[in-house]
Amino acid sequence: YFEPHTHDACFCQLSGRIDECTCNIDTVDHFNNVKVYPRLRSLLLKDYFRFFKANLKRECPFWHDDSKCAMRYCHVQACGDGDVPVGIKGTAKLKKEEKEEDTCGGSDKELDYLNKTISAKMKKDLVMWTKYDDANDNFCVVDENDEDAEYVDLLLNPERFTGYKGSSANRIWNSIYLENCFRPKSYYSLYIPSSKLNSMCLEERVYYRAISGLHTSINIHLCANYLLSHSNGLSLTDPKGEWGPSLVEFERRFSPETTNGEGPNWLRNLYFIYLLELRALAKAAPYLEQETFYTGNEAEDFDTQMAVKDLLNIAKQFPNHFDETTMFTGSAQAARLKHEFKEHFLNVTRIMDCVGCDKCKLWGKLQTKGLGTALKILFSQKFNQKKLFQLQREEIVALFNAFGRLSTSIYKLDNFREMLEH
Ligand SMILES: Cc1cc2nc3c(=O)[nH]c(=O)nc-3n(C[C@H](O)[C@H](O)[C@H](O)COP(=O)(O)OP(=O)(O)OC[C@H]3O[C@@H](n4cnc5c(N)ncnc54)[C@H](O)[C@@H]3O)c2cc1C
Repeated sequence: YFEPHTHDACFCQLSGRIDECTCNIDTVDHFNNVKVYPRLRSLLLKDYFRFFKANLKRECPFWHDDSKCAMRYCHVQACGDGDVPVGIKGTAKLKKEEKEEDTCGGSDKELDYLNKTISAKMKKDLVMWTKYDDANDNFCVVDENDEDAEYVDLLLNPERFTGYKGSSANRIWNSIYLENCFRPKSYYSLYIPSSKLNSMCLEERVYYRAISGLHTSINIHLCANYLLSHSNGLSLTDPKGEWGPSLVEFERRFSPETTNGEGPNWLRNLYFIYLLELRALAKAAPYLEQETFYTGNEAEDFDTQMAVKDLLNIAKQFPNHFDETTMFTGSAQAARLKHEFKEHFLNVTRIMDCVGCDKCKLWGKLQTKGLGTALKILFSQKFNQKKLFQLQREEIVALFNAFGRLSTSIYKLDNFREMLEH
C-alpha cells in the first residue's frame, strides 16, 4: 500500500473493479506484468509473428484524403523478396491457389467427400454459400489477398510517436466513435462521457469500451516511445531520433485536469479490452494448440508451438475471465444488436484505409484485425462447430500482436506510475 502522490491524478482513480468484469485493476497488473508480458515479449520476436501482410495502399472508401504524412517517422519499410521465410510465403501462396481453384469450380476436398452425386451447379452454389458464411462470420475486412498487400516486418517498424495529428487524425477518431451509433439517445456530442454510459445496454457499453481501450493503448505507446530529441531542437524529419517515455505527454493525455475528468476512465477501458482479448485467447486455446505456426524452420516452429502453449496455459489459468455468454442472448432484438455490432466494427476496419500515416495505418490495421479476430472467437456461431471454425494466418498474427500491444501498454503504465512517484 502506498500513499497516492499529489501528482498521481492519472492513477489514484485507477483501482478497484474493472467495468463489466469481475476482477480488479491490480490483479490484472500483477498477472500481466509478471506472467503475460515477459512471455509475449519473447514470443512476438519469432518469425511466425513478426511478418504481417497488409494492404496499405487501398483507397479510403469514405472521403478523399490527400493529407499524407510526410514525416519520415510515418514511413513503413516493406519487406524485400528474400526477407520473408519461404514457409510463410508458401502458405499464403497455397491459400491463393486453393482459392483460385475453387472459384473456377475445381475440386474441393470436403465437398467432394460430402456428396459425389450433386450437380456441378449445386456444388458451385455450396462453395459460394460456404464463402458467404465465412464472410458473415468475420468482423474485419480481409485484405491480405489483395494484389497490393505486402509483408511488413513489425520489428523493423515499431509502433511509436510519429507526429500524426491534427484534422486528419481527428477525423479518423471522430468517425470511429460516430460509427458507434449505439449512442445514448439524447446525446449528440462525439465523445460519450462515462457518466452517460450507464444508460446504454451491456453490448453497447462493451463496444464503446473496446474502442476507447484501443485508443488508449495507441496513445500510451506514442507517449512511451516519444521523440525526445524533438524537444532538443531536432526536427521531425531528422534521422537521428531519440525515443523514450514522455511524462508530460502522458499527463496531458490522461490526467483528469486536461481531459475533463475522463482520462482515468480511458485508462480503465484499456484493462477492459485486455480482458476481452485475454478471454478470446483462452477460449481459442484448443484450436490454437493444434496450430503448426509453420515458417519452414523446423526448430523455430517447434519453439514457437511450445511458447504459444505456455502462454495459453497462463491465459487459461486466469480466474476471472470476461463472460461473453451474457451478451446477445435471448430475443430477436439481441440478434439484430449482434448484426449491428458486427457491421459497425467492419466499418471501423474500413476506416483504417483512411489513416494518413502509413505507420499508424499498419498498427491500426493490425490492432483492429486482432480485436476483430477476438470478437469472432467470442461471438461466431461456428466456434462451437469445431470442424467449421477457421482462422487465417494473418488473423492469428494480428490476435497475438494486438494482445501484445495491450500487454505492453499495461506494463508501460507501471513505468509512468513509477516516474510520477519519484
Ligand atoms: C488508427 C490510428 C493510429 C494512430 N497511431 C499513431 C501512432 O502509431 N503514433 C502516433 O504518434 N500517433 C498515432 N495516431 C495519432 C494519435 O492517436 C492522436 O490522434 C494524435 O496524437 C492527436 O492527439 P489528440 O491530442 O488530438 O487526441 P486524439 O488521440 O486524436 O483524440 C481525439 C479526442 O478523443 C477523445 N479521446 C482521447 N482518448 C480517448 C479514449 N481513450 N477514449 C475515448 N475518447 C478518447 C478526446 O476527447 C480527444 O480530444 C494514430 C491515430 C489513429 C486514428
